[in-house]
Order: sequence, then C-alpha cells, then structure tokens
Amino acid sequence: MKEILLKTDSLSKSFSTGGALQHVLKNIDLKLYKGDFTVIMGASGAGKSTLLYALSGMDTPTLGTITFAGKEISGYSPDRLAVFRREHCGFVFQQIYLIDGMSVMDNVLSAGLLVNKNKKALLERAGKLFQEVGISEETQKKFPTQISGGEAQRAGIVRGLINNPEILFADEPTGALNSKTGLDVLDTLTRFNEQGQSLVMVTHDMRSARRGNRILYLKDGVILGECDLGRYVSGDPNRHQKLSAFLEEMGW
Ligand SMILES: Nc1ncnc2c1ncn2[C@@H]1O[C@H](COP(=O)(O)OP(=O)(O)OP(=O)(O)O)[C@@H](O)[C@H]1O
Repeated sequence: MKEILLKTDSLSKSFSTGGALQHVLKNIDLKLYKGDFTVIMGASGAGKSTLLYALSGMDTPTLGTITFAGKEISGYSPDRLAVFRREHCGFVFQQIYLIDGMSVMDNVLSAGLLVNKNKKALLERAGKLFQEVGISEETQKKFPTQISGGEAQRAGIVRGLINNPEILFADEPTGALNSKTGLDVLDTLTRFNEQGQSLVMVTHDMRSARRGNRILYLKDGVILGECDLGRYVSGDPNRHQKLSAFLEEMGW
C-alpha cells in the first residue's frame, strides 16, 4: 500500500478582486503518495498554480484542511508555515530566481543553511547533487549570469533538493527553456524520482506530463479526473497514447 504524504479535505481557495469573490479551488479532496511523480494539468486559469501553492504551504487555503508530513498545516501562522516549507518542501519554478551576487554553490548553501547549520554535511550533499545533475565544480563557482538557462535550472533543482524535502514542487520547470535543455531538466527530475524523490509538477506540456506516473486534471477549480500512467519508460508509444486519450476525454 502506498504511503500518503499529503491529504486535503474540502480544500477551497477564493480571491477577492475588485469587490467580487472568485472561487478558484472548490472543495478539493486529494491524497498525494510517497514516491509518486504527480502531474497537475488543466487549461490556463484552471487553478493549477493556486493548488500547487496551497499544497506546498506557499499560500493558505480559504477553507478546508491540508495534512502534510503528519501535520495539519492549514492553520499555521505565516512564520510557522515558512519554517515548515523550508524543512519539508523543495521548489523549482519556471523563473529560477538564483541570487545574482552569489556563486551557484553559495546559492545552494544559503538555502541549506536555513535548515542545517552543519556546513560540512551541506557541502557534501550539495557536491553529490551537483554531480548527479551534471554541474561541474568549475560551474559551481560561477555566478548565475555566467551560466546557461539549462545549467541554472539544474542548479535550481539542486537548491530545491538540498534540504531533502518530502516533496519537490515544480511549476512549469521547463517553461523558459529550449527543447534540448528542457529535456535535460526532465531527465534530471525523472532520475531523482526513480531514486525515490516524490514530485508534484504543474505543466501545460505533454512531453513534461508524460514523465509523471499520476496525472490529475483540474478544471474550474475541481479535479475532473486522473490517469494512472505507470512509471516512465522512455520511448513507450502507449504512454503517449494513453495520456492523449485521457486529455481528450477531459476536454483539453
Ligand atoms: N493572488 C491572486 N489574486 C487574485 N486572483 C488570483 C490570484 N492568484 C490567482 N488568481 C486567479 O485564480 C485563477 C487561477 O489562477 P492560476 O494561476 O492558479 O491558474 P493556472 O491554472 O495555473 O493558469 P496558467 O496555466 O495560465 O498558469 C485565475 O483566474 C487567476 O487570475
């Protein structure tokens, strides 16, 4: 039986804009499981990023509860939530947000030092992660403006994983990359998932979505359906067909 990592009960999120209330997430009951590569798809405006932000404690729900790593985080204060996020969640965004005045390695260490003061252990873990994503020691010493977009996103993944998060949350991680570098980033994420890292990724892109084993389809703030794709196997045409058929059924 799969271990539940995160559970929501009647999760709802509304925004008030110009006096009108917009209900973006509507009573979502969802379970996320350890070791899964969960993908959230849906049309623009369906609420995908809002859901990702709520699940990861980057935003708070309007109503409902979120239980993550055995703790009900939905009632946490912003400060407590910030500490929880650092310790339990990793993030990879379309825009990478590496800090310009710091080397690539220092960007990763500064994220690590917020949780773990043991610099030697952090250096060791960072070194191992950089090796796994194919970033050399020379590149680790460079500044963000001196590296390519693909290298920056792979460094972003190292930063996201430095604190050994229960879940790595990714919001369109290949959205700003060209086809080849995007593929490298997807291969990197897939490899970490194969090693047991749980992932939740929002994407519009079928090539990215194919990497997941569980695809959730969000429409107008509700999960309309889900598809079990099984573990990723490179070049499997059935996988693409299964995903296409599911998305067609969902009205994508
Ligand atoms: N902070 C906010 N304040 C007001 N409205 C918001 C806020 N964040 C999101 N929304 C609204 O919620 C809706 C869903 O936005 P969200 O970014 O979650 O959609 P999405 O499915 O991720 O879309 P896309 O694929 O275009 O990124 C949109 O109508 C958006 O305008």
